[in-house]
Amino acid sequence: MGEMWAKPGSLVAGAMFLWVMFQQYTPHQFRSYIEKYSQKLVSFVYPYIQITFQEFSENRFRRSEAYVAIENYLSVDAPTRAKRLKAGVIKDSQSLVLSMDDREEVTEEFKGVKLWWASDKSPPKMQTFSFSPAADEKRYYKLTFHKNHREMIVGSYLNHVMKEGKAIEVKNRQRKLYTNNSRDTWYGYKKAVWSHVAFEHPARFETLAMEPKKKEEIVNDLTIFSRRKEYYSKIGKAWKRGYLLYGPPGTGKSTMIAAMANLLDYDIYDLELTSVKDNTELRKLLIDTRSKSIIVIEDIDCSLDLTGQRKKKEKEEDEESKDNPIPKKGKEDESKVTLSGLLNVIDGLWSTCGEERLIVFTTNYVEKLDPALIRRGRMDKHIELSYCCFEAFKVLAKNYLDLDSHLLFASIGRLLEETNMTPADVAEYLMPKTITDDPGTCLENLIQALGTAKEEARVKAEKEAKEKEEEEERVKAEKEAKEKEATAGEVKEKEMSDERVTENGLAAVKENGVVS
Ligand SMILES: Nc1ncnc2c1ncn2[C@@H]1O[C@H](COP(=O)(O)OP(=O)(O)OP(=O)(O)O)[C@@H](O)[C@H]1O
Ligand SMILES: [Mg+2]
Repeated sequence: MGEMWAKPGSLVAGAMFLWVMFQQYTPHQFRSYIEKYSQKLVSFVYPYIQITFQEFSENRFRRSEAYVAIENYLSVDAPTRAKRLKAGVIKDSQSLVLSMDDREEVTEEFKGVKLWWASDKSPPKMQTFSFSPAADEKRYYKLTFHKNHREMIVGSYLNHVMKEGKAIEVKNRQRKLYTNNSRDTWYGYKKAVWSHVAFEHPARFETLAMEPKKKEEIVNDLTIFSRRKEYYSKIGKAWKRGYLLYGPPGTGKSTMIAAMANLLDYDIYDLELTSVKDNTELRKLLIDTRSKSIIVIEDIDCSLDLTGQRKKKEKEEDEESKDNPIPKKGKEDESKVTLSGLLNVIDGLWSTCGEERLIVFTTNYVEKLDPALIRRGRMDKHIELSYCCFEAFKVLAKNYLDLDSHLLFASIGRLLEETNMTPADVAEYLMPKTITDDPGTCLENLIQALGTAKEEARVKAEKEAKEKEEEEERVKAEKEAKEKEATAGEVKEKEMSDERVTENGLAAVKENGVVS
């Protein structure tokens, strides 16, 4: 047995020795010449072709679509053919999906042609000891097939893999809610620009409380948008649409975004703009979003200095820092995303790297926003979400109490017209608080709350009117006092000037010795 192994062992050792000598002592030009021809010889003798699909493309930001499609495609048959499998969770966090583990191989037959898929990873460039995989480790799939079938594989087979892979992805898709990571996690082993959780919000347009006509219009707008791929390409416009949702807190802006995602089956990217350092980061984040998604920036007026005061502030601070060379704490962490950077992201070239996308901004103060940000074409549709009207109340009554009508509806309708109560507050009163609460009790609670709100609003309005009156009186009194002061000043001035004239006259008389 020992002898049996001794021979190949010494052969390998000999070959290794020769290879090292060849590399050490052969001149560079000669060596590359030999390598080139030896490769040609190998490809002549070895009749197989290999194609590699890397997980990350050159810029390392985006997972290659081809890699993802192949991963999905292979996940169908891999469980029955590969020996080592990786498990992941999909759809509603309930079902398991198994895919090929690293360094596994499966065989496949397509139209009678045999081919091999292998998953592998390239070793790190730097050999360091670490418990976590190295940052520069690259995963890839390798496809091997006979060179006689090159055209068929490169053409129809790979198209088939991409198409099937994408279809499986859509079928298995667990919708996600993404949020942007801080820059520290953008590189390294667990590099990720966004992190996500499963998106499972129950909001639907049917349960959203607002005027039915307005709601229908929005639903139609969204549905038409999602079916207009060809139309957008025909008119030469990127397939995206901007929505501005504005209104007081608790009127359903965030709820509507969830309903939009559920209606269209989209992912949500909740972009926290204050943690984005600059415009470059913003672009990178955008590149890494996928199609069929909603990019949301909540409270846009708070996320960004939109009034153009940023420059002024920076100027002031620069001048301040000249006097005081110690940098202010936290200044480095400040977001430097500018209005123009954001506008570029919305409608510039960057927004076209991806399709079927909604961009949604929300704000409580629409009047604070820069008109450039919300002009049509950027924010195509402006939707106001307002205080609860009677129509909206009826939706909430149906949702919360399963009521279509009730004797108390009429008085609630009247009170809602006279008060400003948000749907969030109305919903809170409609929710039964104890097991014994029946719909009637809940409606009475709401009427009471509306009554209180109406009284409070009356008292507030009276107080404000009184304050306004007092302020006006104060201003009037101040004005009068000023005018009085001015008149008194004028009189005094006149007296003084008269005195001067008299004195001058007397002096002249004295000098000339004339007495009249
Ligand atoms: N129009 C609505 N229809 C149904 N429910 C609503 C509506 N508006 C508010 N609600 C209820 O009130 C809660 C708060 O609403 P939501 O978070 O959507 O308000 P918002 O407008 O986003 O407020 P903010 O401006 O403070 O972010 C929701 O959980 C929802 O249950
Ligand atoms: Mg909100």
